[in-house]
Amino acid sequence: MKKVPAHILVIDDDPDVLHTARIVLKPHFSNITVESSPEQINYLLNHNHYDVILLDMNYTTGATSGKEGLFWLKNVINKNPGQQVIMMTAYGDIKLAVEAMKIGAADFVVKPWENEKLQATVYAAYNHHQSRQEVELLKSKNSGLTQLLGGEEAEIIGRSEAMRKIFVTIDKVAGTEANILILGDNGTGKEMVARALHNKSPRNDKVFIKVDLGSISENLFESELFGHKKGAFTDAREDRTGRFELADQGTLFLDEIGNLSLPMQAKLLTAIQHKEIVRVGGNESIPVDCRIIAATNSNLNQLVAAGKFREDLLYRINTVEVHLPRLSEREEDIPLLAEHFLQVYSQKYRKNNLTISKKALDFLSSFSWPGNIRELQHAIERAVIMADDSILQPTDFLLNEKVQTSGPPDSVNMDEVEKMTIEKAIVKNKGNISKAAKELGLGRTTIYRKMDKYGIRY
Ligand SMILES: Nc1ncnc2c1ncn2[C@@H]1O[C@H](COP(=O)(O)OP(=O)(O)OP(=O)(O)O)[C@@H](O)[C@H]1O
Repeated sequence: MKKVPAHILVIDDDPDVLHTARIVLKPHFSNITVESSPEQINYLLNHNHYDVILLDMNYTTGATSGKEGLFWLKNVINKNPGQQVIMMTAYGDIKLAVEAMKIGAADFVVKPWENEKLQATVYAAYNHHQSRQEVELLKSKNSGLTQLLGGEEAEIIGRSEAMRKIFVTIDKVAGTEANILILGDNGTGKEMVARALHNKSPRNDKVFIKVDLGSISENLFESELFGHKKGAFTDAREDRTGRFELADQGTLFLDEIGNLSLPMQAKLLTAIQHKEIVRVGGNESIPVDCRIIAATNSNLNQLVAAGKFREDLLYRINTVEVHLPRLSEREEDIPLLAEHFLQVYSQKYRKNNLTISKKALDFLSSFSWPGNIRELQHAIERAVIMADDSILQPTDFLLNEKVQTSGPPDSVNMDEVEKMTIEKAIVKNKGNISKAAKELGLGRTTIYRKMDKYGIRY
């Protein structure tokens, strides 16, 4: 019979017990160490790993209280929590056994033991130890994967009234199981908020799975979300787990939910309603427990009114709604975000000591940022890469196509920059002031006021 690759330590003051234990265990376990003095325990534990320890209850001649055994047991468990220890006593005292188990002993054998019973007890303790180690390994792999999938937690920057309200909402709802709908234009930070909700929820040690519903084709939708069985369709060469199953116990982030066709909406609704899915080509229902966070830049109420979005699905996903304002509506966050991205990119591109001039910050704050924070982020990244000087000026941010066509003048002031930006937008929109205003994120009155100020005539 093949020996189990385990190291067993037997501690007893009786040499006969040690001798017999060695003979009984040797045929089954690869490595047996015997020791007559419990005082050696710490030394032995410091220098070796033992899968199982057999520990006698009494050491002083005539002692029967088991106190010494319990003392050494505590010592072992304190030193190596999770260590498998089997207590041995000649007296079969149940009370002592219970006490030892409470302290953390794995099991108990009564001397004189039956050989098979001793082997079986050691074997069971060894197996238990192995499975615990496997569980720990899987746990650590899982948490590593979770971190990888969740990405590093980035700080949401903002001090505007609008952002403060959003921080309060995140804190209020993150810990609940409520489904959340995040609304906002492109680049306003919807995914960031979704991740923050997950990271602050009790599910934060489980996965955050994102599905970009805007980019999934109709025929791959079901397989992507619910998985498939091997052979379910031509390309299904093996079983595949869908996003719902992957997100089980965690959070499923359904991005661009406004882009789903009605048939896909129906399938999604069924899965959310019943909290179970059926893999394509399968016939068994698989329960899934995931918290749903959805996001869109569409106006879902309008889509519902137009018959393009199911009202019942909207009610399933919008228990709480979070509205992210455009960047132009939270102007006071712009300098903060600009400084934040400057830090990030100066580090990334190893350009230390870069600063943004007051004029440039004012310019950035007055810009409309149709692409919102993502656009600002890219503008700063670009400026950092291109910077020749250590102080970034408004001209460093003029690499934008709207104003780049004729190239920026060598030296400009803020008003010139704004004038040029408006002119370019009007030219680009073939003189349509409303369209130019919209592109710049300005109201019609504001654009006319600015045109008047700069003497722009059309
Ligand atoms: N408040 C913020 N603080 C710091 N960075 C932010 C903030 N909001 C957004 N960002 C950054 O801006 C970029 C766009 O954010 P995000 O992807 O969350 O936006 P989104 O609304 O989901 O965009 P889309 O609708 O295009 O998918 C990301 O790089 C994100 O890290």
